[in-house]
Amino acid sequence: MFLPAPPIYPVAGIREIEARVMPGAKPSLMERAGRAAAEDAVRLIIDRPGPILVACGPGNNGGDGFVLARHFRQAGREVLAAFADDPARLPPDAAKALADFRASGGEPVSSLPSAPADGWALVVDALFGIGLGRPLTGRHAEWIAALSHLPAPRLALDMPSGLDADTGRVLGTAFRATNTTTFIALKPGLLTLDGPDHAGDVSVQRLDVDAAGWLEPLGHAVRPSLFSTLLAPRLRNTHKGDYGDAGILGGDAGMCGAALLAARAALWLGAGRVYAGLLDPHAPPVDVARPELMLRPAAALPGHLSALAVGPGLGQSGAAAALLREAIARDVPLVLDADALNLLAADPALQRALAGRAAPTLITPHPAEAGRLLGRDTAAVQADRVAAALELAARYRAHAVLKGCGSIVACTDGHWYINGSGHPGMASAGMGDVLTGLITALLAQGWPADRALIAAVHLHGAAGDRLAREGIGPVGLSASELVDTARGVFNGWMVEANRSGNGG
Ligand SMILES: NC(=O)C1=CN([C@@H]2O[C@H](COP(=O)(O)OP(=O)(O)OC[C@H]3O[C@@H](n4cnc5c(N)ncnc54)[C@H](O)[C@@H]3O)[C@@H](O)[C@H]2O)[C@@H](O)CC1
Ligand SMILES: [K+]
Repeated sequence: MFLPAPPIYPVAGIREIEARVMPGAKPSLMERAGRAAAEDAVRLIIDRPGPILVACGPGNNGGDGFVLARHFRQAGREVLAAFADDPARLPPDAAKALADFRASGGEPVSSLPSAPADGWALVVDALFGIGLGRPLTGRHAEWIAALSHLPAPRLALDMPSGLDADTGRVLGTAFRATNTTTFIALKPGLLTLDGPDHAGDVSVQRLDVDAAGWLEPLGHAVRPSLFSTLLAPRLRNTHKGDYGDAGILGGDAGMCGAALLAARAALWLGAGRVYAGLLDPHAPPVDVARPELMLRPAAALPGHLSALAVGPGLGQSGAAAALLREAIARDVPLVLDADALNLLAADPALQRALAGRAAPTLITPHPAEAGRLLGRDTAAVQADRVAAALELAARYRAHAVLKGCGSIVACTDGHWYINGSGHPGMASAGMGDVLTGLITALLAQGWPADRALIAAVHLHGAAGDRLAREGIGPVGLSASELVDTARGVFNGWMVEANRSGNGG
């Protein structure tokens, strides 16, 4: 069974949901949050004797920490709560949580205690959550730096302190958690940019709040359930024409490999026929290792294609620009990658032509390409990846994936998705070409464009994850190796979908 794709809300959405639930709720959300986090914490300290350190901050996140500390005290566990902010300025719920902690016999200390001889059983970061409003400095930053290096399970409540919940940016410095218990729903900052490196394993505690019932989510974490109805078994009475003709356009001098990688990925993911149009006049006439591919001069791709990708190894020559212009004019699902994106970014006429297309367009920029497409630098794109991806989708009327840690898929209808599969070993040459081929294969087989993009992005990472589990990567994983494994993962999904009745 594929699990449902969990909703993701930015801080404004979480606040809106909280505001609807809070009045008079019993137990209070803070009580539920502290208790739920304590339940997660128990799992982390099985077989770990010793005291628990809870660092509490000046807002409601600190209150969650006091609730957790009280639960452990009441369970007979030794707990030290560190709190050096002004108790008089705590918000009401947090002040009550501190009072309850005191009533249970606890008393916070105002400096970070040194670790006991046998170390802490658990370190809990309850300094800042979604209320973080500026970079951490001074004592807060010092505490976070010290806590991040303690050799124990390190649990962050709601967010690792210092990590911006909307963007995954580190504001000053951020806690490095081994685990994060986040409340009500996922936040984008846990899943993209610096989020995954700081949050560790994320557990969502919904606190009996039906978030999606209160506020329809626009964001989701990617799970195969988002596309499982498309993983239908093939009918027996079919032929290759039923699985589409995929075209890959690129491969100028010195870069034929990029186009071949994309073409191979398209073939391996089930496109009926795959044509590679290569710009290099000295390109080989056949891919000897994959003779099923049909290699052509770039201008000689067949007129009828079910899906076309332009970009792998395309270069930015005049010929490349002319071919791109023709491709945009074709009434076919179109994937633009690499230098196709750079050419597009530099040419307002191409942009206008793209905006006028009736067939779907998909774009696959990495952050630097996205920056060129949006007319800003890479850092500005990375500062808010979800916003940048949505802006790309709106501006280019294209489904867009902004690649990188926690790839963002933004669709033209305003929905967005964050992908969690994949690993840093996939930051290597040719990986983007393979992704383009995977997307093109699904488009050629008739998948709706948004689902093709979501599925291919997830598959790409999942294949990398499977290889890494087998010791092929993360270090040294090559794009060619990903192609075979993506096929295996995809067929596994089809089996799973049809076993569990999810397939269409
Ligand atoms: N609102 C609610 O009802 C609930 C909130 N919950 C918890 O409350 C958190 C949000 O609480 P808050 O809105 O109080 O926010 P936080 O507790 O995240 O922090 C806000 C406080 O930190 C200060 N602050 C922000 N950035 C700072 C910086 N860089 N340096 C120093 N001080 C800084 C603010 O002035 C404010 O006092 C959530 O993340 C979650 O942990 C949960 O208990 C669930 C229910
Ligand atoms: K925290």
